[in-house]
Amino acid sequence: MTWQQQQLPSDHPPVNSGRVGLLVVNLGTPDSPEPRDVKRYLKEFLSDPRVIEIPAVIWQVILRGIILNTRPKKSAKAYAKVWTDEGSPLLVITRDQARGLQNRLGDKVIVRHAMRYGQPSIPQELKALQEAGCDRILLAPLYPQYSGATTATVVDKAAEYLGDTRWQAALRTLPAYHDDPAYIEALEADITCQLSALDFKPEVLLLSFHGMPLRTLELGDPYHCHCRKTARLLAERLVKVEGLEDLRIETSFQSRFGKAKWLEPATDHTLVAEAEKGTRRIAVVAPGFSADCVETLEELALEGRDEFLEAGGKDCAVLSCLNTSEAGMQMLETIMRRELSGWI
Ligand SMILES: C=CC1=C(C)c2cc3[nH]c(cc4nc(cc5[nH]c(cc1n2)c(C)c5CCC(=O)O)C(CCC(=O)O)=C4C)c(C)c3C=C
Ligand SMILES: [Fe+2]
Ligand SMILES: [Fe+2]
Repeated sequence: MTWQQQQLPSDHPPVNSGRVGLLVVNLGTPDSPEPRDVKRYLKEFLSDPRVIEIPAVIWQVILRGIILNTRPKKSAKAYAKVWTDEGSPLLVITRDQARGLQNRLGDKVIVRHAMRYGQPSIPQELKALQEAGCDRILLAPLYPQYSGATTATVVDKAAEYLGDTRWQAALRTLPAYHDDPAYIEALEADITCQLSALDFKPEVLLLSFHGMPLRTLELGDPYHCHCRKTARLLAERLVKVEGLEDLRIETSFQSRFGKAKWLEPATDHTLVAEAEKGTRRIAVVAPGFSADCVETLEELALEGRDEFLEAGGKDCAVLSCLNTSEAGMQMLETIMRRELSGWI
């Protein structure tokens, strides 16, 4: 047989097809709100050394011996309260963001979505893009603020897939967009619109970001600085909006996990402290989450709201994340087009 007669193997990517792929990625979620699925998800997530920075020989004993015997039941209850007919809110919204981007970007790009932990996985979706003929792929972790525990783990997982791939696609990664004018403008527009639809006028707007262990800041992770910059840029714009001049804007960090010291102030403590010092009407928004999820829909909108009201507050509204809102999708289209420039 001459070399011209050699057949390509059936799993060989299409040759020179020159298509461009976009993979949008978010954190991940269990397959169902059942404790066994939540346990499997938490085991994968919390075994990532980027997420829990304790030597594995020590952490795995704590994780398997304590955390995975207690947390899944508690978390499953929280997931059950927010689960939808279509599945986990985080997965459904991320899927819809990918579909929206596909419509906006047209057939020059193939858009898919993946979850860093759970399904659909990053390797499976990168493979699907290559099989569809993409030899250039933009990997887009949908985290406006960079952190080692989120953005970097997405790139790690993609690199794992590339390590197993003979003919790699060229890969670009979406940088953090915490101070991107398109992101700040989208937040301003969406928050202003949601505030104007409320049946009360909040005295305080609380910007609640996901927390991180304080030690990550000391080790040089830019996450805290990114959150603070987003908060400053957003607040500077919101106070210039007609009708919002008197709004007091505060920042806090939610979803504390484990015994170590986390970034402060904590959202739950802040909600109680605000009510106790006389704030009666508050609105809360989570600008660091690109999609609503258990942390916003349960921890903020159910638990956090109750805590504020029980401490003496009168009205509390938890606003939606950008999700698939017009402002949010316009922003995603703008930043993706910019990162795809030269490719499409
Ligand atoms: C937005 C950025 C996020 C950062 C930063 C982050 C850090 C971080 N998270 C945990 C532990 C948990 N997070 C959980 C859920 C969760 N976290 C994020 C985002 C960030 N996490 C999202 C979008 C979600 C929601 C997932 C969903 O299915 O809806 C959970 C699971 C829920 C629970 O049991 O409370 C845990 C646990 C750590 C330890 C950490 C930084 C080190
Ligand atoms: Fe988290
Ligand atoms: Fe939580």
